[in-house]
Parts: sequence; C-alpha cells; structure tokens
Amino acid sequence: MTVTAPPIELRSVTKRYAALKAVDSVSLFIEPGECVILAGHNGAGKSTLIKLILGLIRPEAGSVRVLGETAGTPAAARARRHIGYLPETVALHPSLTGAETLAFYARLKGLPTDGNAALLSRVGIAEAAKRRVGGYSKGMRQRLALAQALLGSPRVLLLDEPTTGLDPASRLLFYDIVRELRDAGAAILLSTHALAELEGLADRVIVMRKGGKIADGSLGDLRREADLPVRIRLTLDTDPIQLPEGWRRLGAGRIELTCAEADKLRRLRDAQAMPDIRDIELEHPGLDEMYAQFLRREDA
Ligand SMILES: Nc1ncnc2c1ncn2[C@@H]1O[C@H](COP(=O)(O)OP(=O)(O)OP(=O)(O)O)[C@@H](O)[C@H]1O
Repeated sequence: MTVTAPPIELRSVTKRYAALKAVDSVSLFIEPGECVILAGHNGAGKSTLIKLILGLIRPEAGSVRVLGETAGTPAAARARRHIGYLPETVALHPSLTGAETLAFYARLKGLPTDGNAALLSRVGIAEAAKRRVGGYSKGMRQRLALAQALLGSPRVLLLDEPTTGLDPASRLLFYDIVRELRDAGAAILLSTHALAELEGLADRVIVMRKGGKIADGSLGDLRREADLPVRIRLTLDTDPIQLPEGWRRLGAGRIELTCAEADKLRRLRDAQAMPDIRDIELEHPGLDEMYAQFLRREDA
C-alpha cells in the first residue's frame, strides 16, 4: 500500500519576528478534499502560517511540506503551479484589464490562458473583462483576485480573509466556488473572522492565539470540547399548567430547557415523552460562541 503525504503538512513549526513568536510550534495536516477554517484574533499568526506554507518566509524550527515538497526548495517552487493563493490585501495593476490581469497570472504560473474567459465568467465579472481594473469596485477586484487563485484548478488553496468587503451575493458565490473545489479534492485552508457564515463549509476549525494552536477539530469535536450549554425548545398543543424541572416558559405553548452537551440525549428523550408535543427544536452554540469560549479559557 502506498501512503501519500497530505497536501499540507506542518510539523512543530515556529516563526519568530525578533522576540515575538508569530507562529509557535504549530503542527497541521490537511488532506485532499478537506476545508479547514483558521480563526484567531488580529495578530494571532494566521497570515504568517499561510506565508510559511507558501514558502514566502522560512521557519526557525520545524518542517513545512506542501504537495510532498519542502517549502522554499526548487521542487516546492515547481509545485507552486498547483497552489492557489488569495492574499489578505490584493494589489492589482490598475491600468491592466481584468482579462490581461488573469493572463499575466496564468503566464507567471506557466499555465495556458484558454480557460481564462470561463474563469472570469465563473466569478461573475465576464462583462467587465475588457475594462481596466482601476475602474473596478472593491468587490470586483476581490472576484478577480479569486479568479487568479483558481487558475489551473489548484490542489492546494490558501485563502487569507477572502470575504472581507464582499457583498452577501458575492460571498455566497465565493462559498459555492470553494465547495466545488473541495468536492474536486483540493485541500483548502481559509483564514477568516466571519466564522458564523462558514460553519457549513468547515470540515475542521483551527483556533490560534498568540501564535499557538488552542483548538483543532470538527465542529462536533469543538462543540464537545467547548462544552457550552445546548437549548431544547418545545412547542406544545396546550399550555402546561406545571413545568417539568429545569424548563422555563417562553410564551403560549412554548417552553425551553438549557442543558449541558453531555446531558442532551437524556433530556431529549425525556422531552419526547411529554404529552401534546407538536415540535422539538435543538439549538447548539454557534462557531462564534465556541471560538469565544476557547479564547476565554486560555485567557483565564
Ligand atoms: N514582517 C513582520 N515583521 C514583524 N512582525 C510581524 C511581521 N509579520 C507579522 N508580524 C507579527 O506577527 C504576529 C502575527 O501576525 P499575522 O499577520 O500572522 O496575524 P493574523 O492572525 O494574520 O492577524 P490579522 O487577523 O490581523 O490579519 C503579529 O504580532 C504581527 O505584528
């Protein structure tokens, strides 16, 4: 059996800027078809981690391998054509048109340009392809920047706060495109502050704080680890005269219970046995709440 290396493989990586550890002993593995969300306050080390993966900066300790090659080596440079990168701040030349910009990036990557028109259309700026980028809105520039990251159907996609400044329609389009690439087998690392929006896309979430990783797991893993209360809400046909222990009244025929994650199944079974039930709703804490909980624990 051949065991292939994961597309993104970091082992105990540390990057310092003078006395500051911007990334502190981080290990990270991302498999093909996996979309990993990278969360953390400003300055937590997210962009530094992405730059290490790209080989733009070198770690003082640990190893970074991308598509099986050690970052920063000539072999890794050759593998770069299979990596799509959308930086946090995109600098596009204002006097080039959208089509010229994309052709420029395709040539840099040594890729043919015949798929470029379809790519501009996929990101919704086909009609502006012949206009100069200097006249584009911020959202249009971001769409063009995304198009350059998608050139050559990358096997690794690194997206640094990609939805900042995008309107809701553009964000939905963006999520659709990321989902397509993930389903096609790309390994995706996406840093963001818009956690709530990305819950549906995240196979795994990593939370960073002061350069270190303080959480890493699926939404289910993080939910169990955060151990935040879960809410169970019932709609009943008749208003109960007396409420079972722990429940509170929300309004006519609506009652609610807050319980620990570990107690959820038992409480749900009890709830199902109540008379006159019309509906049961279960509300888990969102990713934003879990994120805040991990940081609170670390601060404490
Ligand atoms: N070139 C650099 N020189 C010195 N310090 C740097 C450099 N780049 C980053 N840092 C520092 O490293 C730390 C991590 O920065 P980084 O940009 O990785 O954070 P981030 O999590 O991406 O933040 P944000 O959400 O604000 O983009 C910060 O304290 C930052 O000031």
